[in-house]
Amino acid sequence: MRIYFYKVNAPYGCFSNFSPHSIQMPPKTANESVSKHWATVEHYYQAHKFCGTKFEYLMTQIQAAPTPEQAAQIGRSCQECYHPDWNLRKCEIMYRAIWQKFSSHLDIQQVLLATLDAEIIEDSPVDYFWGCGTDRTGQNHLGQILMRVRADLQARNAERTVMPDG
Ligand SMILES: Nc1c(N[C@@H]2O[C@H](COP(=O)(O)O)[C@@H](O)[C@H]2O)[nH]c(=O)[nH]c1=O
Repeated sequence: MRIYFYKVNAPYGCFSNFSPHSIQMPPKTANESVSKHWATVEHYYQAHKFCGTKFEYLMTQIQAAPTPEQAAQIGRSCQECYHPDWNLRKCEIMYRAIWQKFSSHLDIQQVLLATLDAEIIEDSPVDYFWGCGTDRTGQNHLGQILMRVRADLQARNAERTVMPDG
């Protein structure tokens, strides 16, 4: 079975990074003492394009953006400003945020787990990296990450239900 999603207000809209599910991300380094709140996964993802660059001020602007659309607009505004390793980093950053989203919001965790082993596909009409693109031949990295999070949640939940011996 295949599950296609894209827009927040359509079926499986909670799988979109634009869905209104905030995440609290733990500090990444010992120097960073506070965890940070992000209104959506999209805010976190877009901001991290500039992490470790002289354009980090854009991270603050993106974090404060009122909508994920505005966060994406700022994040897409200066491609030359992205961290030089952005393309190498972006899938792990996306995984971290999506793991946090589905492990902290139990209602949508149930929606994800209920898809069992279905293939999940971001039906983006334009994006051939994160989604499947208009002709559905794209790489679907977002769907792959959602399936990886689903497998990791299944494994974690199975571990929690194992009773200790004796
Ligand atoms: N869902 C969705 C989009 N797709 C999202 O855009 C992000 C990739 O952005 P970028 O790396 O800047 O090309 C990623 O989170 C992908 O899921 N884009 C939109 O403009 N509107 C939308 O409703």
